Amino acid sequence: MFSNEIVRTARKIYAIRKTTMNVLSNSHTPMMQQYLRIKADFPDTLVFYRMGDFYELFYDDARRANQLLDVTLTTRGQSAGEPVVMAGVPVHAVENYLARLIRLGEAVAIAEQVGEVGASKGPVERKVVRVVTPGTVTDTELLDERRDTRLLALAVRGPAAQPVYGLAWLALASGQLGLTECGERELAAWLSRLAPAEVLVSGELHEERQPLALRQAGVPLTSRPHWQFDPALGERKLREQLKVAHLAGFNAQDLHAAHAAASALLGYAEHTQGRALSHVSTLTVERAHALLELPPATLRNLEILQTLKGETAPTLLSLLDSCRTGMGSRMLRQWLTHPPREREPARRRHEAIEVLQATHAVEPLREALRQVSDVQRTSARAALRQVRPRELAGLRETLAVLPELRRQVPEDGALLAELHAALTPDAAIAELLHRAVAPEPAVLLRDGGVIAAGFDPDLDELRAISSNCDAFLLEMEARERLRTGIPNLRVQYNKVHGFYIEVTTGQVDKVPLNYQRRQTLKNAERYITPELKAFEDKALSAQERALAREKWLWEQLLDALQPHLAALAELGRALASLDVLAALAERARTLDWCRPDFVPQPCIEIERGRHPVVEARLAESGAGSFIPNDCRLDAARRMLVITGPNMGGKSTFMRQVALTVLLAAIGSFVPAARCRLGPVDAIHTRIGAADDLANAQSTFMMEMTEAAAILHGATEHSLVLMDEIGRGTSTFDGLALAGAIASHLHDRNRAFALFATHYFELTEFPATHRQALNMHVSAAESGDDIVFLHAIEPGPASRSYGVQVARLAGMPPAVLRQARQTLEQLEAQKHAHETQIDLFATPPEPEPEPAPAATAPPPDPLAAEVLQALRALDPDTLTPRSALDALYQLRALAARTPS
Ligand SMILES: Nc1ncnc2c1ncn2[C@@H]1O[C@H](COP(=O)(O)OP(=O)(O)OP(=O)(O)O)[C@@H](O)[C@H]1O
Repeated sequence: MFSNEIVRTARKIYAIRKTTMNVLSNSHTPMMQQYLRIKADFPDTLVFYRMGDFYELFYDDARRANQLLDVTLTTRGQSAGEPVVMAGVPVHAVENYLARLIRLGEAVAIAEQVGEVGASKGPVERKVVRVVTPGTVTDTELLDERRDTRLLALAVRGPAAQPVYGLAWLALASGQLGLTECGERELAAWLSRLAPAEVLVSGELHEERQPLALRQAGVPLTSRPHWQFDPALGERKLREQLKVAHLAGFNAQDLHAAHAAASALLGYAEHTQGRALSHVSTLTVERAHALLELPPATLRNLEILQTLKGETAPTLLSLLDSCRTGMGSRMLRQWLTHPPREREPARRRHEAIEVLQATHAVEPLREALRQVSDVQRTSARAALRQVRPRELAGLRETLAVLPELRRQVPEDGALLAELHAALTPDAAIAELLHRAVAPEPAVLLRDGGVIAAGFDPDLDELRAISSNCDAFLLEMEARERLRTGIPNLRVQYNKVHGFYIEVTTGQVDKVPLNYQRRQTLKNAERYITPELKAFEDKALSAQERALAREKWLWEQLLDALQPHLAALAELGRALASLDVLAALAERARTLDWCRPDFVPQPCIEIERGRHPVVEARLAESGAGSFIPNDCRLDAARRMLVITGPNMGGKSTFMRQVALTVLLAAIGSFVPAARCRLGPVDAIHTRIGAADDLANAQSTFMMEMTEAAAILHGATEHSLVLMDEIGRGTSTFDGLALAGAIASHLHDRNRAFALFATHYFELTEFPATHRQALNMHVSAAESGDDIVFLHAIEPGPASRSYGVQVARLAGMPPAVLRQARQTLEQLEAQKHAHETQIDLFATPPEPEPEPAPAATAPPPDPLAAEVLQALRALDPDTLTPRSALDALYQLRALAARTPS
């Protein structure tokens, strides 16, 4: 396993050595030497090298930029005897290019000019001041306001057959750090739940041991050296980061695989930011059994965060998200993807929603929240010293509205009382920001006008000199006109030429002797006098000094904020929670939802339940109203076999039950007239047809893989939706599999299951399975027409309506006629040959596995590695790189072979 790692490292060392030799051999120009030195530190990253108003990319980076960004590739001059291939992006548009590269999964190192021009011989000193990668962006322009951007590190421990994955993640822009561990089966769920923008993996996970879930997630992977995934180093880094002597306080002491991931995560985040992460001060440890399991298929099929087509609306999130702040939207997404299994947190939220509604606090609170800025991101960016003047002004405004906002929060109920208490403004910070930051500061610090007047006497004095400028110019102009007798003489200033006296060409003979010519224009001459020059020096240097003073004061201000940032992050969390609760209260009122009850006994009882998104769509389009339906599942009735015509509403019904269970678990009210829920540990879904071409999985294979995962994972507290299982293969195969799967779910898993099917034969299932019940969606027929009533009723459907639905879809009449005729023949044939097959018989016991031969030699690990390396030499797939890899590996193995 290590051999490849060694070969890779050796190759990198070789590349760096080559670059260094090139630099040292002086064959490159001094500037290219400087560039190559920087590039050697960032071999896998695009380097943006600042040259005046452009960031330039050279050689391979330039070619890559040309492909990715469509920027023009050029060559300029020569270095080391070769033309220099380059491409550039203008500085003023850099954010735009960065955003595009980040979306493509690229990382960019930005090398700025840090030295004084002409301060030393050779090129101006340049340094990488920040590295922007998909998972570590913190720039407001590059972030989605309503969504966290997470960096995840993944480490693996244990044997290949039973790996333990350690996950550590960080939302750098808000400072949230988390850890968990899981097995192979849960990894996909974690990846879809966390939706990282970038995943750090060690070399071995990048190649040989890359789990399928990681491949399917399609996230940019960044390979880090194996040694950076060190559990002991990670444990130490975490303790240092959180400033604690032991991780037990966070219940994180035993997560060794996650410590290994945290070691790489924190190292990388610090490396890209070029500083310590002072705003990361708390840790969330997620334990899989504490959360309601939501496999990726469930998130996808229920269209919770995005539609099946990948759009952001209409989804459950888009319907719920009426939050007033980005912080609220981000937290709502977090609640939806991390529903707790324990009922107490949801109960507290239900109570809060009820109080907000009863006290009519919802609207005033939401109005006040409109004035709240993104406190979480502002405090994180202040810690990283990237905060912009207007963000601090926003923070100041937020702190100013806090007392009013606090008044709107009722103190009834545990959660609201807690949030009310958390809204205490930090008076010292509010006062400091009020005094220090200008009422309407400039966008960028470098433009000046950021520090408030009256905050610093030195700054005020410097500013007075520049602002007295206008008065001085007017006064001098009047004086000089009088002295020279030139009535249209003007004393002016421009950025390029500084101060000057302008005299039209016809008047130049009146110009006094002490006027020195500065510039000749078409119709005028421009002059300077010793007096004007002296003023110019004073004014310009005052401006520069004022700017420098502002920069210094800004840094002081950021220093002063540092001790308060943890409290500000806490305040951000409280504001986000309030925003979500107020949004959920508003939604519950507007959409007429009810508070669900939690009970200890197993049950899912929903009266007059609706599908929230379908209902909203119907209301919006005016296409009719939603027909509510009941669902009753309990210990004695665990499975509903649902039949009925296509388009009847089977899928809608099943999904609405699952969405109701999820909404209740996150603490929201639910779209029903009444709802009682027992414990639920997972929502599994097997719905719809999709194939995964990238991973060579056919539709049927996907269907069976997902169904198998459900049968392995579902417990008696799980809710399982099975929609038309078995339809991806021949009728007999499909029917046989559907029957066997239903039996397994009923007898072994004993899960709560909604089983929709078009196999009519399955309506026999409840006759032999006591906890199953037939239900059907109703439809009315009139002649050849069918009307969907969308009501779920007891009993099996009387027949299928495929041909009628095809007619509604506009099928040509000839096809319909032929189909009808064939259908009649098939049905007649079926009745003639009917034999009794027990679809749901108890499966035979498996045949005993043959005992392994006692004489089989124990596997030789070295031989296995040799075989693997030889297999890589397959002439059909061989590339120069894979050949080199395999040869290196064989050589390393040969060195380890005793003979
Ligand atoms: N309870 C309802 N009230 C009103 N309209 C409904 C209801 N249920 C479903 N519909 C409408 O019927 C359409 C089809 O519903 P759905 O996809 O659930 O049918 P289905 O029985 O699962 O069909 P198929 O068997 O073809 O998958 C929905 O898109 C929705 O517009």
